[in-house]
Amino acid sequence: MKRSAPQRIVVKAGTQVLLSEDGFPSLGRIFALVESLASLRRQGRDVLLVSSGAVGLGARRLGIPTRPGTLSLQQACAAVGQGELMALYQSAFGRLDTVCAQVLLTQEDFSDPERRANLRATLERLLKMGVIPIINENDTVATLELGRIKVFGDNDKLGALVAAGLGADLLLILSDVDGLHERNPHQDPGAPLLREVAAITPEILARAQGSGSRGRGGMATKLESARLCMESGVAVVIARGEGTGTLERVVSGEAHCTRFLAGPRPKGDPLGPWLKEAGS
Ligand SMILES: Nc1ncnc2c1ncn2[C@@H]1O[C@H](COP(=O)(O)OP(=O)(O)O)[C@@H](O)[C@H]1O
Ligand SMILES: N[C@@H](CCC(=O)OP(=O)(O)O)C(=O)O
Repeated sequence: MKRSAPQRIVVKAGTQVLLSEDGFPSLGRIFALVESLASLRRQGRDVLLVSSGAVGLGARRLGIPTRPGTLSLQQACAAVGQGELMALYQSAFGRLDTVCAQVLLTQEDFSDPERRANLRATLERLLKMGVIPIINENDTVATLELGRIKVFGDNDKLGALVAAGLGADLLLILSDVDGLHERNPHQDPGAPLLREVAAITPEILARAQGSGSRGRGGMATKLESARLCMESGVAVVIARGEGTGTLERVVSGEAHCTRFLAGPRPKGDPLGPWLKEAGS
């Protein structure tokens, strides 16, 4: 089936994509991602990036070898790493004459109607001016986000909320796997890739088996986010964030990835069912 190319795209890049095994930023992957985002923007598409990596980058900068355990240490790492992350993006986008903007969000920015309306207006204004918003959780001040929370607690969910709230055509989740496999490919390298998912059933959910060494949400939160998006009429793709041209291949429908089909757009508030589910 021929799909129409998405016009408004939210791309979520996980820690596993942005950082190398040794905890240093993966400049090759970050710069390739930036080039693709800038190119999609030049084609006239609305592009937003939800970027993880702040805690991991900060931990490396502070000489903490593994993922920090305590909340205050994670928050301190995020404070250090977020600046480093934005410096990288700004320097890369700047070389391509593309303007990017930092947007740090908390749960209340979605659950409070006034703040949500304000956030939406600001993002729309940035997109209208051709700016690429770079979104992350405001980890340093928002204690709930670093534990497990109601509305969002990881960037997969944050990406889904942004995509649904802005009526995006596509949420593209970049990770260190080609998509959803029948079993975790790090444990079973021969596990086949599922190319298309029409509904998030209990059988599909059961395929999520853990996360990578530095990622937080793992496959389970990606599937949960996919479900919420599909119910809001937003298509989702999970694809490998390594290598060049992935975004372009996803947009043209040629990527080796998993596609989650969008359901019909609901009437009324697209985030209504989520906020209700979360008890907000
Ligand atoms: N069925 C599955 N198919 C693919 N990956 C899976 C599956 N089950 C669990 N995973 C794990 O999900 C990880 C990706 O999630 P995560 O570690 O949170 O990465 P990111 O930092 O990109 O968000 C993979 O590295 C893999 O270990
Ligand atoms: N906000 C955190 C990332 C949280 C998160 O969801 O991480 P990941 O599972 O790697 O996408 C950070 O910037 O380190």
